[in-house]
Amino acid sequence: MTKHPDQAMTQSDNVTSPLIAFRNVGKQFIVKGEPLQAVHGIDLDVYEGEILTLVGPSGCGKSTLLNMAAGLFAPTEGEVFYRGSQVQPYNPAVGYMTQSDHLLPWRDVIGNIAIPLEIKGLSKSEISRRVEELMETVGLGGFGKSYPNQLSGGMRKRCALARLLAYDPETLLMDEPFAALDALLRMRMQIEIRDLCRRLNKTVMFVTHDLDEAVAIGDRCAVFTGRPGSIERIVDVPLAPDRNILHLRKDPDYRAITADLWEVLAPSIEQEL
Ligand SMILES: Nc1ncnc2c1ncn2[C@@H]1O[C@H](COP(=O)(O)OP(=O)(O)OP(=O)(O)O)[C@@H](O)[C@H]1O
Repeated sequence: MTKHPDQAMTQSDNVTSPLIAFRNVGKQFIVKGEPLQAVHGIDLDVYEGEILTLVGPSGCGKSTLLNMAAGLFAPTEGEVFYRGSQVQPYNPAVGYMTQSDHLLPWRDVIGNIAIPLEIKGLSKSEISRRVEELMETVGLGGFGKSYPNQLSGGMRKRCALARLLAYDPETLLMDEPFAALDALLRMRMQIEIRDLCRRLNKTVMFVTHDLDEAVAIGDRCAVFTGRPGSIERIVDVPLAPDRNILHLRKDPDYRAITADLWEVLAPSIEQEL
């Protein structure tokens, strides 16, 4: 398997193989007795430590790919590998984050973040130490006793993220996690997620409808065609790893990449009109 050029320069040889590999993957669902081909012919490598964004029209199968990486269901054609082994139900190396945060309303922030640690059976003192650490990591220090209905949208996201990190998954599957946030908060969360994933060396597959978001946070971006979904193009995002997302709109490289990607996406969107 080939070496991703960016990582060839920055990381050691143990990343020469992709962490997640989709090989000629297709998925057909049966809906009301009729076959529905969600995706077909997907060949995609995801490398350790990168943020790969997936963008494309509604219903083109972006979430379906995440579900197959998680082992929630198997492909009907081709294979999905994780660290060289076929993905089994379920893949314990990944954590999932969706638009909805699924916080338990009757538990405060500490109680919500503690759930995976309780399931793991850690001692009370260890749970308390880890929860404190995680709250600091996501910027929720001091809000441990707050309940979900007392938190802002961004704080709820941070709490859900801390709970996800408590599982310590090496890969984060993020399905439009910031779609419901207003533009400014969304940008803050983009900055934080990029920073966090780089610090913790997480690998991320990040689904979004928002091309600007896909370029702002991605190291690479896979653009899908309409259903049945296939990958039209995978582009490198050659912006600085420590890019300042707040100032990207003035960056000519950023503008050129997003303009280019719009051209790739436009035919699928025109088909939908
Ligand atoms: N479990 C399922 N059972 C039946 N059909 C499904 C299932 N999951 C997805 N589909 C269908 O597969 C197609 C692709 O769905 P998917 O959710 O992967 O697309 P998407 O690109 O993530 O869409 P969106 O951007 O709107 O969230 C859709 O037509 C959807 O209805």
